[in-house]
Amino acid sequence: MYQDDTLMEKEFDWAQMRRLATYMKPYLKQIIPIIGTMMVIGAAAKLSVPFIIKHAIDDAIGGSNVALLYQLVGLVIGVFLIQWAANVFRIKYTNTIGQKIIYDIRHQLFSNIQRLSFHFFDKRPAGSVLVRVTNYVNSLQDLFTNGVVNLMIDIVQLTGIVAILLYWNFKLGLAVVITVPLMFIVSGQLRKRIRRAWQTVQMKQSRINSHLNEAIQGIKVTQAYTQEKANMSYFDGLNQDNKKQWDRASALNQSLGPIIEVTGAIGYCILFWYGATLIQAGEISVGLLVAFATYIGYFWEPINRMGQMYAQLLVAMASAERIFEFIDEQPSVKELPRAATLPPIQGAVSFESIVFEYEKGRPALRGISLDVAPGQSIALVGHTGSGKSTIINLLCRFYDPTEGRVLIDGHDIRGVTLQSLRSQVGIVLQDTFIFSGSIRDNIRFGRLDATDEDVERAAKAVHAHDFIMKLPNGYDTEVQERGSVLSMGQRQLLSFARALLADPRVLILDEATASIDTETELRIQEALKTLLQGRTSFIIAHRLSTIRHADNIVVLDHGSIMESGNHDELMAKQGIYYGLIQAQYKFLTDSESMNFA
Ligand SMILES: Nc1ncnc2c1ncn2[C@@H]1O[C@H](COP(=O)(O)OP(=O)(O)OP(=O)(O)O)[C@@H](O)[C@H]1O
Repeated sequence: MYQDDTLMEKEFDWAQMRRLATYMKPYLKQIIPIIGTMMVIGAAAKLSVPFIIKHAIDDAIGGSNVALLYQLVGLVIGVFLIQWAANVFRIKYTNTIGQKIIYDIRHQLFSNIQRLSFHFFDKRPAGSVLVRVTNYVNSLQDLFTNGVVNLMIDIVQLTGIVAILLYWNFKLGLAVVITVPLMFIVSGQLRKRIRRAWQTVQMKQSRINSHLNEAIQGIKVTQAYTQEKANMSYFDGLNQDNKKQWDRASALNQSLGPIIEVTGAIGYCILFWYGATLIQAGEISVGLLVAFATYIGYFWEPINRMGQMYAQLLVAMASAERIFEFIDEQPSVKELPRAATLPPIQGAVSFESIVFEYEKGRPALRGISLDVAPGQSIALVGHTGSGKSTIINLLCRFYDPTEGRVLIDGHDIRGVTLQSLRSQVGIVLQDTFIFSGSIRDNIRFGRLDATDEDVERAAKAVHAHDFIMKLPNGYDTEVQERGSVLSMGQRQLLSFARALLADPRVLILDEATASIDTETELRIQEALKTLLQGRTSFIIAHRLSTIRHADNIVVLDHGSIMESGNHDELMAKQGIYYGLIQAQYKFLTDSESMNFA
């Protein structure tokens, strides 16, 4: 169950709205005055029509003045043209401003998400993060493009109408206007239900999106385990749920219409009954009564829209709250305010009594101390969950240790900028991430200012050049996200080239576990030799060949170092390492004898 699933039952929150309004600030001077002017012109034009009608009935028709009537008809056409032009410009500028604001929000949101630490992503499924960047931001789009401006137009228009009605004839105006609060009282309960129903619809849609994201990312596992049917029925459930909610919300929404119409009709009844009395008493003219009726016609549309707008505002507010939560989220790994730049390093690394907990009370590392000289290669071995990746995570400062310090060339890595640290510590992950783009771009990811020659030199050094040249467009071959058209071994070689290009003094390598053919294995071993030369390296080692050549092998168990030394020393000791190696040999010889049987 995702965090986003909690129902957004919130009261109106001014603080949130004020914060949303600040996004309009940069545009206050340039665009908003134009929109404001257009809005006032449009509203004034619209509200002047009943005036003209009154004049036409009382003076032109009543006084049989045909020339005046023609003039007034011309005037009405002119006023409508003005109103149309004002609306066209207003909509144009409103859309521009709306898009700019949405751009700003997305920009801010993504730039903050990018700098958040691993802790944040550990707790949230990618789908739920995605939904915030797409759905929630989109739901603000309507508010900023039409919502706010429509609301202002409606307020201006309503205030204008009420003022005119009361000014023309206070008693008749009051009798008609009184129906508005009446309508709100009658429909209050229903409005609340409508609001909740739309909020539920939004929640169901987020759930579909989150699930879709997960389902597409895990499609290979689904197909491998032939779980398509089960997956489909789960998705169908979500889809059905969404449809049902939508139908319910829409039905509720429609039931509001008749209430408004009935109230409108009551308003007309009052107007014509009381108006006729006033005409008979000679207090008002027929033209005024018709003008009144026209104004009432204008009345209900903005009121209805404002009701819907309130619901839209609440949804926008709930979305904004979630967006702001991510915008305000601080990375758990923070740079000190006056963090120094880590000078070019030699590559000496020390772990000093490191204790680390991902979750409070469950230590993943329990007092690790390790000194590594520049240029040494360290193999980290141990059972699954023993803490190998955790050591690496701390060295890159993806997390900060709960206790103890990590030093590089004597500098506590908490005191230096993340950029200066990470640019000197390279990491090659087991599941190499290939971005969509060309092979060349993917290698260049290691150092963006590298020339094409640099890229090719790196690829040649790690023996990736040959297979790249065999691809349809060589270095310009486009690969899709995650590089699914490349084999495991090819992806590894690409990531070696990428790391070599970055040329870090300290290199971390999470060796791929996948078994690859002997030729690729040999090529990878050759590539590794080139890559590791002269660098301090930490290798989460799975291959015997890699482990054997390491200067120091660190054997971990349950977050503690159990043994360390080179291959010969540890074999002579006949301890845990000896047991691991024996087990691996036994596994390899067993599988070989099975292969050749
Ligand atoms: N993001 C996380 N949140 C909470 N606990 C975690 C997280 N990552 C790892 N752990 C826990 O920390 C411990 C050490 O995990 P770690 O990933 O360092 O093991 P490992 O030796 O690298 O294992 P493997 O060889 O399977 O990759 C494990 O008990 C694991 O359950």
